[in-house]
Amino acid sequence: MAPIRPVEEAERCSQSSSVEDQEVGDYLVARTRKNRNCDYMLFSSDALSHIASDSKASEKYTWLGERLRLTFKMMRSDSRLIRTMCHSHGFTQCSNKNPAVNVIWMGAPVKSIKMRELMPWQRLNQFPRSTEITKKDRLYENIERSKSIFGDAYDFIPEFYVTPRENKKMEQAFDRVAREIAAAGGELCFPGEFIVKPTNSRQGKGIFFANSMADIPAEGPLLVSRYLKDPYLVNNHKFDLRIYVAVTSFYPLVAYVYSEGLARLASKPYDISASSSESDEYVHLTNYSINKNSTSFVRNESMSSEDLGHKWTLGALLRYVENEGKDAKLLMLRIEDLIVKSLLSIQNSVSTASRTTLRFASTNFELFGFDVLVDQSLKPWLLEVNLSPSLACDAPLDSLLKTRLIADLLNLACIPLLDKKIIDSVTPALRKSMNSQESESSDPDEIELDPKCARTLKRRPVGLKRSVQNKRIVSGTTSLIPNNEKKFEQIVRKVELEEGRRGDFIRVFPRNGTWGMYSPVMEDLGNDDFDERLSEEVIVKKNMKNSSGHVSPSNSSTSASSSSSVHIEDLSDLFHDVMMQCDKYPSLADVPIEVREIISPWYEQASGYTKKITQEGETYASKLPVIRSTARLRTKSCAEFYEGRKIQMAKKKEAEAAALKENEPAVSQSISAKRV
Ligand SMILES: Nc1ncnc2c1ncn2[C@@H]1O[C@H](COP(=O)(O)OP(=O)(O)OP(=O)(O)O)[C@@H](O)[C@H]1O
Repeated sequence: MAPIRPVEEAERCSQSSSVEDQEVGDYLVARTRKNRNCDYMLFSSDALSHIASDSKASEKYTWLGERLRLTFKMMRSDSRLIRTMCHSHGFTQCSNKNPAVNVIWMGAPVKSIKMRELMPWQRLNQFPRSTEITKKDRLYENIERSKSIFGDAYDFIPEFYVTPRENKKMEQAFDRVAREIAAAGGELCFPGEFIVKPTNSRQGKGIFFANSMADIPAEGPLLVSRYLKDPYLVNNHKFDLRIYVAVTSFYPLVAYVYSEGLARLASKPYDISASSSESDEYVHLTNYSINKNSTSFVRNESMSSEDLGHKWTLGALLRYVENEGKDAKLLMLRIEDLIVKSLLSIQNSVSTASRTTLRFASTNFELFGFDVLVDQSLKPWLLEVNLSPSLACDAPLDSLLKTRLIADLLNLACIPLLDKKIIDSVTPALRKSMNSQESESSDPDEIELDPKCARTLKRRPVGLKRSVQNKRIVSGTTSLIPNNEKKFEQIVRKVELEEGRRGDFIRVFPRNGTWGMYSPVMEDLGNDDFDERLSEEVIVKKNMKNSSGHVSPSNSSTSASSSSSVHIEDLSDLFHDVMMQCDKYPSLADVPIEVREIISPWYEQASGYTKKITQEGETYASKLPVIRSTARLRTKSCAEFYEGRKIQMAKKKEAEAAALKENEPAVSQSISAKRV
C-alpha cells in the first residue's frame, strides 16, 4: 500500500532534542529554535497502515507514546478514527472518568465550567461556548447581529426566522415573498420558498418546505430560511461543500482551512418545476446520510477517482468548476472569507467565556465542519457549522482524506511530550496554584512543589525539557498560572510553531493583509488588542525580517504597493465588496488592482484546494484498519468498561434473537392466515 505521508515525520519525533533554557511554565509551549517539532507528538496518517499487522514497522510510531505513557479519552464520542489514530501512536485509552489524561476528545458540547480543570499539557477539542456557531439558530443570529453592525460584509446567510419567537415577522415574510413573485408574474417555487429545519437536529432529519404559515407547526424552535433555489449544478445535480476548519485560538483568532474537503451531490437531478414526488429529498437535500438510501445513489468506491458517484473531493469539484471556465480559486477565497467572518461573529462570546474558564493558553483547539452551498453566480452561502463533523470512513476517499485531516489536526494541537511521572509530580502544585487563584487568598508565587516532585524531576525522563528541572519551578518562585500577557506570548510562540506543523491546513487568519482588511468589521474586544498584536508579531515582523527591515508596518498590513495612496478603510470596504459581489467580480482579473495586490498571495495559496489527493496507480485502504489487540492499549478501568459493554451488547443481541424467535410462529401463522 502506498505511504500516505513521508515517514520522516515520525522519525523526527523520535529524535531527542536539545532544548534551550526556558522560563517556568513555558514547557507547555516550545521555544526551541532548532528542531521545534521534537517537543510535541507528531502524528502521521501513515501509522495507520501498520497498526493492524504485528510488524515492527508500527513500533516506529507507537514507541514514544507508549514510553511516555500518553493517554486519551473519548467522551460522548465513539469515533473509530480518533481511537485508531491515537492507538497507532502508542496512546493508552483511559476511562472517561480519569482526569489525568493528555487528550480529551468530546463528541458533544462540554460545559465551560468543566474546562477550568484543564492542565497546561492537556488538550481538549472544544472551546467554551463554541455552540454559538454550531447551533443553527445561534449561528444565524450571531451573523445577523454582525450584519446589523458592519453591514453587507456579512451578507452570506439566507434570510431566516426562528419559530415561534419570530412568527409575526415570518408571516409578513411569507406575504411579502408571495406578493413579489406575483408582481413578477411568476409562481411560488416547488417544493417551497422556505426550508424548515429543527434547530438542533442533523443529518437532514425533520427538514421540510413551506410556502405559508399554514405549513409551520406550532412546536419549535425551528429555523425557517429562504430556500436558495438557484444552486450551481454539477452534471445537473445540486451539491454542497463540507469544508474542515481548525481553530487553535479564538482571541487572538487563529484559524485554518483544510485544503482537502468533500462535495456531496444530490442523487437525483435538480428540478424546481417538478410535481411532488416522494423522492424530493434526493433532489433538494445533499446530505450523504439521506442520499445513501436513494436507489440512484452511486458510492465512490474507487481508489483513484475523485469525481465518481455522489461524493467527490473538494479538489475534484473545483477542477470541474475551472473546466467550466469559472474562477474556482476566487470561490475558495470567498469561502475563506465567510469562515473568518463567522468565527469573528462569535469571537466576543468565546473570548469572554475563555477568560473565566481557561487557565492556560493552548489547551483547546476545535475542528468545525462548515457546510456551504454555492449559487449560480458562484456566491458561497453558509448553511450551517457542525460541531464534531462526521469522521466516519465508509469509502476509500473518506479514509484517505479524514486520516490525513486528523493527523494534521492533532499536530496543530501540539500535544506536549511529557512523561506521566512529571505530570503526576507537577499536578499537585498546579492544582494548589489553581485553587489559590480561585480563592484569591494567597499569592501563587508562594507555591512550593512537593520535594518528591523535585527528585522525580532530576531524573528527567525522555521528552521532558531541561527547563522543567529549572530550579525556579522546584522552589516555586514564579506563578505557575500565566497571566493574560504571558498567555499572549505563549500563543505567539505556538502560532509560530504551528506554521511548521500545519500539514495541509492553510492559515487564513491571521495572514498577510488580513488585519488591514478585517479590523474594520471586527468588534472591539477591549484594550488587549491581541489580534492586532499577533498580526504584528507573526506577519509584520516576519515581513520586515524577509525584506531586511525595509518594509514599514503600515505597508505590510495592506501588503500593497499601489494601495498605499488609498485609505485603508476604503480599501477594506472595497475588499468586502469584492468578496460579496460575485456577479460584479467573477474572476481575479475583474478585481480592482488595489485589492488584487492584497489577495494575490492568498489566491496562489488557494491552488492547494484544487490539487488531486490520489495518485495514479496507487491504492488506498478502503476502510480503517482493525487494531491488533496488543496495540489497543487501555487502562484497567477502561478495559473493564469495554468488557462490560461487550457483555451488555451480547445480552441485548441474545434478547433480541429470543424475542424474534418467540414472534416467529405468530408471524408465520398470520401470514398463512392471510394466504387462506
Ligand atoms: N437555505 C437553503 N437553500 C437550499 N438548500 C438548503 C438550504 N438549507 C439547507 N439546504 C439543503 O438541505 C441540506 C440539509 O441542510 P443542513 O445541512 O442545514 O441540515 P442538517 O440536517 O443539519 O444536515 P447535516 O447532516 O449537514 O448536519 C443541505 O445539505 C442542503 O442541500
